Amino acid sequence: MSLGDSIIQRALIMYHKLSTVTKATVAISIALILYRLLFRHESTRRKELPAWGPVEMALVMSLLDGPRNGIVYRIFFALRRYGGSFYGISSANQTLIGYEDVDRLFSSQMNHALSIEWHGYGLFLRFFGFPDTPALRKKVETTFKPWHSPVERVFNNEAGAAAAFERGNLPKMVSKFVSFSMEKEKMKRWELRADTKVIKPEDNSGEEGAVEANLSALIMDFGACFTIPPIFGHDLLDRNPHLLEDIWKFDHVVPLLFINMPTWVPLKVMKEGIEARKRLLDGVESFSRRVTQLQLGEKIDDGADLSDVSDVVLERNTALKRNEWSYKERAASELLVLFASNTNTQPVLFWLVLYIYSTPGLVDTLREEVAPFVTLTSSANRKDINAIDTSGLSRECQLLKSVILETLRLAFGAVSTRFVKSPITVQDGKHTHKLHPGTFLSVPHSFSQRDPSMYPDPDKFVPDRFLETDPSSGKLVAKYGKLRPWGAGASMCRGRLFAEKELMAIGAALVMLWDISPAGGGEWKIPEMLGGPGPVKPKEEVRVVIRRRVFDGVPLE
Ligand code: HEM
Repeated sequence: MSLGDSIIQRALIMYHKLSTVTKATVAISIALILYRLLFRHESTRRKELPAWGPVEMALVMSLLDGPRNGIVYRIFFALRRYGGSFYGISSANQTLIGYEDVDRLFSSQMNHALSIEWHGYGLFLRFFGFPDTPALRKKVETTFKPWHSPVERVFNNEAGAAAAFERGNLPKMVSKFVSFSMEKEKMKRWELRADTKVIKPEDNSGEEGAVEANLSALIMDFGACFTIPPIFGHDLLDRNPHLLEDIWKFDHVVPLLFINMPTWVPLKVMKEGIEARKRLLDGVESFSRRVTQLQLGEKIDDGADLSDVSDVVLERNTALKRNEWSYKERAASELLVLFASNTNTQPVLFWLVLYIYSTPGLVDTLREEVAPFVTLTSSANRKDINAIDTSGLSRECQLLKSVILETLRLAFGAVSTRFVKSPITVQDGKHTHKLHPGTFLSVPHSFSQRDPSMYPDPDKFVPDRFLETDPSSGKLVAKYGKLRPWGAGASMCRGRLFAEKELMAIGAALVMLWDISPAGGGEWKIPEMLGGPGPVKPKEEVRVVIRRRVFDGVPLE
């Protein structure tokens, strides 16, 4: 027996003699040490969320969700740094659960003590592998405001979001939701990943055509094709044929990169994700060069037409250039916008469409509700959409809004993370916590989204769950209540108005023009949900048949 073997054997014998509590403590400590060694480039000194933070948050959520007396729960509870609603072993990172006034804490403290900027900086290092340098830190610090304000101004303001929405040209897109073609060249961009199969061609005789497709791929790419041009113009999407596929491939490895998993781990998902990241960065870098050429009045590479690039991109590029960001760094910065605007919205859109079509009777009820706000026209043997009144939809279509909130409750878990910039004292019931600069706070808003005391029958999709009678008007209105899908405080989602419009309008437009049913007939099967926090993904694809809606006596405008 080697010396190594004998040491291990003696250690195991000693371990077996320990009490259960000591065994569990030793096991947790060893796991933590191994974890810290394995993911060693993370740091709690720097302004970067500790890599073990998300893992600890997941552990806290699962411990609080189960019976609160297990051995691991008791050890964790004994070891946690603070009390009350603060869960976390080290002061470097705390998970807040059940803290009553997150909105006020994050709003009032925002400009003084709590900030999101270093969370954003961490994404540069983790998602894109940039080295942590004083120069990059300074660039992030000085560019922080001009970076966020154009997004906020356009996508979180009624007029800006409405104008961006119009640029997406949704009526035309929805009218051509499926092309009824098997030729790749004739298919729409969003059909290419959906494995579409024409079951019955559409002809001019008025006979109903039918197409089979994978619903998740189809809807997610449809949503992305709607979202990207109002921000980046058509050039980025047109010039990068793999852009959509690469967004979803890279999105798969983001949770792994977030916990600082090395990119060399021999996992297929990691390899594919990192290759996709490279193509995305290259594509966005060339795009940033073309945007700069446009702004300088120079000849644009490949004679690209950038006339429809939004002010958001132009203003951000000006700020990045002024602060001497290299093109590689600009690519990462703009890829974050591409991600923020798609990776949350499109999976939610998929679940929304699935719930609408799979809930008995809901499509018909929604058709009645949204019809006054979706103007149809007749051409040849079919109807198309002429205009969508998004303000009317948000004002009057309260059932659709409730359906969206119920989808967000089941399929999206928001997390707000803030960096403590200067010392603060937080009153938490009878506890008073002093938080130190350089530490992080995370709030998983989704913790209570399946709590039966707040949402009876919590795993069931209940379309009108969020409808309440308004005491002054007596009308039913959809209210968020305690649901926080956009995060909390002053730095909550910068694109929420646009996202709300997008979910409402795409939902309304699809139900008005299309029938969707399970392929092969029979009952709908809702796939298992994977992942989260953030948007959950379906465990498997949902194969569907898509046909144009048959209108029975619906009058035309
Ligand atoms: C269903 C759709 C969406 C959901 C559920 C969602 C949710 C969120 C959440 C939870 C946050 C973090 C907020 C916090 O820290 O408290 C966030 C941040 C953000 N969102 Fe959204 N979002 C959506 C769509 C969009 C869209 C369409 C855009 C842009 C057009 C956008 C832009 C952003 C930006 C720029 C941030 C800040 C990122 C950072 O610097 O950390 N989001 N979003």
